Amino acid sequence: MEEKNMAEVLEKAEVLIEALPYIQRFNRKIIVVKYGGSAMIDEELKKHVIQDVTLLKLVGFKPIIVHGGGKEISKWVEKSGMEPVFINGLRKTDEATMEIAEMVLNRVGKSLVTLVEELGVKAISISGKDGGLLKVQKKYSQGKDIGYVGEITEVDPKILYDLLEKDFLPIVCPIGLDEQFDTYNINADDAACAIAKAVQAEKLAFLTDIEGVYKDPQDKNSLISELTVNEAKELLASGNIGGGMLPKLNSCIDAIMNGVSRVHILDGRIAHCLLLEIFTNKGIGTAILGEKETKFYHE
Ligand SMILES: Nc1ncnc2c1ncn2[C@@H]1O[C@H](COP(=O)(O)OP(=O)(O)O)[C@@H](O)[C@H]1O
Ligand SMILES: CC(=O)N[C@@H](CCC(=O)OP(=O)(O)O)C(=O)O
Repeated sequence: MEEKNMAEVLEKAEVLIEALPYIQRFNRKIIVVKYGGSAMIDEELKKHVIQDVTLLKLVGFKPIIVHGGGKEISKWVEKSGMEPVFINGLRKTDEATMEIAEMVLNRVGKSLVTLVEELGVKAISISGKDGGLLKVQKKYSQGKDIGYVGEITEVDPKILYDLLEKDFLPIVCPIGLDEQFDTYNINADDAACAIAKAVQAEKLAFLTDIEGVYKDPQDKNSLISELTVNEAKELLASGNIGGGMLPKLNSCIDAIMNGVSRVHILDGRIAHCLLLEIFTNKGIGTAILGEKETKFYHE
């Protein structure tokens, strides 16, 4: 073998060896991946994300995908001649919008199933209605009625355990039922967080459309690679966290404080960001750690 080819082969072997302790650590463990934002719009990136999650499944992890599709819902709301309205990051959801959201989210779920099946792994897409997975109550935004937006009150993870036991890759969309069995739209970050807590996931990874959390959103050099829960709370109080990052960071704190071991915000625009985060010593994006967790666990 040529010297250059040999070096390339050795480099590949080293990558696999580097992955070994992570494969051991996460073997048979549940990893919840929240997939949304612009990494969902780009078809190439979508394939990379699905390849990553499928690989996790094939090496013995138990991934669960919780997906959004906010941009796709807005597209179809506009096509129907309506204007998408968001209040504090949540979509104002009247009856017609709820109907569109449910159709779009179910369609997104099936498109993800198709991509996973193409890679030879069995996947099933469900909504929070299935098996009584997500029970909700009507959510108000600072006292305002925002329609059929649900706040999760109860998670029954039995359906997820059953699917995992039969070796399916569960793909969940953020829709739930209230006590009157009316259909509600749920923020996908909230759904991922609630599910990760209910199954006591080893890891919850949010794939989004930014590098991670910035100390100062105007300064791209201020990316924070690790944050303890207390530091995250201080950051939220500093007023430097806005937009969709507000509920996301709150979800991260909630997950860590309720038994999820590791929470990560990752840049879904980077191809294979999940594999890079899980299988390499480098670590990318922002990790939110429990107070007891040693800092710099990547080193
Ligand atoms: N301090 C901050 N660090 C990072 N992102 C921030 C910050 N403050 C506000 N943001 C915004 O939060 C957005 C991520 O949330 P969101 O758009 O809801 O993601 P997704 O659609 O993936 O759920 C970023 O694109 C960014 O504009
Ligand atoms: C109540 C609420 O806002 N629901 C969201 C559900 C989808 C979502 O959260 O999608 P992303 O993760 O891609 O943003 C919505 O209708 O847009």
